[in-house]
Amino acid sequence: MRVRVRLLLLRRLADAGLPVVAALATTLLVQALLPAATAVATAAVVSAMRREGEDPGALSHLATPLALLGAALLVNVALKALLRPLATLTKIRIDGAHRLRVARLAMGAGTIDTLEQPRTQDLLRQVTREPSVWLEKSISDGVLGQLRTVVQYLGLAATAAVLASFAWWLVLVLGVPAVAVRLLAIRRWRRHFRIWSAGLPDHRSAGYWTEVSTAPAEGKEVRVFGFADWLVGRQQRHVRTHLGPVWADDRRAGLGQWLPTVLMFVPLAAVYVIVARGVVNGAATVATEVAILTAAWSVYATLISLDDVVNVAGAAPVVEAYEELAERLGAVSRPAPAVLGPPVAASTGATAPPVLRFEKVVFRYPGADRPVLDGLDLEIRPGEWLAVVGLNGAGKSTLVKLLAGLYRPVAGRVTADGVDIHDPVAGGPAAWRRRLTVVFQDFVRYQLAAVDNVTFGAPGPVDAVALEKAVTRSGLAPVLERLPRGADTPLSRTRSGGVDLSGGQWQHVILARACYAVHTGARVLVLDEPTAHLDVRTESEVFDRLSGTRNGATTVLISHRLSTVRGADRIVLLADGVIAESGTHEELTAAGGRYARLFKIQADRFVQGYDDRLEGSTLDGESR
Ligand SMILES: Nc1ncnc2c1ncn2[C@@H]1O[C@H](COP(=O)(O)OP(=O)(O)OP(=O)(O)O)[C@@H](O)[C@H]1O
Repeated sequence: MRVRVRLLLLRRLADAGLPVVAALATTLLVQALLPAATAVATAAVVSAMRREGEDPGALSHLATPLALLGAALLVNVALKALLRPLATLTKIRIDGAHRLRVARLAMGAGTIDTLEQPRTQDLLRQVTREPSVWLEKSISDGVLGQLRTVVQYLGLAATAAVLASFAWWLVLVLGVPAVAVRLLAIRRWRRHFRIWSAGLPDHRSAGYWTEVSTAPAEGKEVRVFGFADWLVGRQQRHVRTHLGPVWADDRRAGLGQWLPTVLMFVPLAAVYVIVARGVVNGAATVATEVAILTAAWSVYATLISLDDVVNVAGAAPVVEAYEELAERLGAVSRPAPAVLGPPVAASTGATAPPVLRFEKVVFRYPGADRPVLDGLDLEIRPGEWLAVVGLNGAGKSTLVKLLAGLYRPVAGRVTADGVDIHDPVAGGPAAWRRRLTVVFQDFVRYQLAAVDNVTFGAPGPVDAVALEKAVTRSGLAPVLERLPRGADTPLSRTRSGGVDLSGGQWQHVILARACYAVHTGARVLVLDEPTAHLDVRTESEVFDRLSGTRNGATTVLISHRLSTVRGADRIVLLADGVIAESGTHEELTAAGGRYARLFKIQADRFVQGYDDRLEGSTLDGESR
C-alpha cells in the first residue's frame, strides 16, 4: 500500500474535529497497550500465587497484582463501550465532509464536458458509493482502519518490549512471520480491490439496467415492448463481467491460504513448546511462561486481524479515484457558489442586456471526429428576439450550451460585451450564468413543491410580485389551481401528497421558472424548444404572453415549429456548423432559400392537418 495513500487517509481525520479524534486516538491507544499490561499483570498474579503458596496467609502478595489485572480487564470493557459511539461519530463526520467535497468538486467545474465523460462518471461512482456489500468500503472505513493500524503498532511495540524482556529472540521468531502474514494479506486485498475497481464500468451498466427494471417510466416501455427477459439477461451479463474476475481472485486466494496458516501457527506452537520445556527444566518460572504466552498470543491476534487491512485496502481506490477526479475537475473548477440561484442583476451590477457574439466558434464533442459548429459567427444585439432554426442534429442545443458557458469552444470565443464568457478575470462562466436563464430541451423535473420548482434556489426570500407575473405569463396559473395544495404541492407522486404533471404542464412550470428569472434580473432568456409538449393553441397563447414578459431581455428561441418563430426580430438558420441564412421571416421567405422551402412545407402540411415540425423534412424541401 502506498504510504501517500495512508497519509491522505490520516489527513481526513481532521474532518472529524480535534476533540473527537483526540478522544478516539486515546481510547485506541490505551486499548492497544492493554495486552502488554495484561501480560505483566497476569505474570505478577501467578508469581504472587507462588509466594502465597510459600507463605500462606500473606494475602497482601496477591492483592496488588490482582487489582492490576482486574483494572486492566475493567478498562478494556469500558473502552469497548466508549469506542463504538466515538468511531460512529468520526465516521459520520468524515463521510459527510467527503460527500460535500465531492459535490463541490462536481458542481464547481465551470463546464460540463469533463463531467459527461464516462471515466469521470466512473470515478464519481467510485468516490460516492455507499458500501452495499462488504467488499465496498467508504472513505471513513479506510481512515479509521489506518488510525487503528498506527495505534496497534504502538501497542505491539509495548508487547514486543515485554517479550524481549524475557528473551530477545522471541520477538524475531514471532514478529517476522506475523509481519509476513500481514504483508501477504495487504497484497492480496490490494489486488482484490484493484480487480473490483477495474470492473466498475460494468458495475455502472448493471446499475443502469437495474434502475430501468424498477423505474415506473421505463417500466411502461419494458412492458409494452416486452423486453424484460432481454433486460435481465443484459443486467446479469454486466454483473458477471464485473464479478467473475473478483470471484476468481477469491478462489485463488482461498487456495493459497495454507501459507499464512503455516506462517501463523508453526512459530507460535514452537515458542509454546520451548517455553513449556523451559518451565519443566526449571529454566523459566510459570509466571514467565504465562507472561510470554499471553504476550505472544496478543502479538498474533493483533497482526493477523485483517479487518483494518481490508478497510484500508478497500478505501485506497476511493482515495485514488478522488485524487484523479480532483485533477480532472479541479483543472476546470472554481469553488461552487454558495447558492445556485436564478440570475440577479444586482449581484453583477448589470442592468442592460449585453451584446453577445460567437466569434469563429469551432466546437467538437470530446471523442467526436466532426465538429458540430465549424467557424460560426453570430452577433445577438441587446434586447433582440432571435430565433434559431435548423434540422435535427444541426447543433442548435449545442449553441445554447456554448452560450451558457457549459462547454468551451475548441477555437474561437463567445463574448458578452466583448469579454470572453470563460475569462476568469470577469468571473468566468459561473458569473456570466447569473445574467442569463435557460429553458433546456431536456429540462429536469425536480421533486420539489411547484413554487420551489419555479423560484428554484433563489437567494433570499421569494419575490411575490415576480412570482405572480411568472405564473400568469407562463400559463402556469390554471395548472396550479387544479393541484391539491396549489403551489405547495410536491411535483412527484413519490412524495407524500405529491402529484405527477403531464409533459405540457411541466413545460408551464419550466417556463414560469424562466419568467421568474427574467423578472428578478436575468438579461438573456434562452428557450430551447420551450413549447414542444404544448398543443398548438396553448403554444400560441404562451408565446403571446411571453413576448410581453421579456422585460427588455435578449431572447434566443429555438423551435422546430416555424409558426412560432415568424414574429422574431431575426431568424438564423443553422446548417453545416455555420449560420447559413439570417433575416426576418419576410426577408427569408422572399429570398426563397432553405428557410423559405421549410416554411412552405410546414405551412402546406399544417393546412393538410399534419404536425408542423421539421423532423420529417429535409432542407432541400423533400419529404423523407
Ligand atoms: N453531450 C454530447 N456528446 C456528444 N455528442 C453530442 C452531445 N450532445 C449532442 N451531440 C451531437 O452533436 C450534434 C448536434 O446536437 P444538438 O443537440 O446540438 O442538435 P440540435 O440541432 O439541437 O438537434 P435537435 O433539433 O434534434 O434538438 C448531434 O450530432 C449530436 O449527436
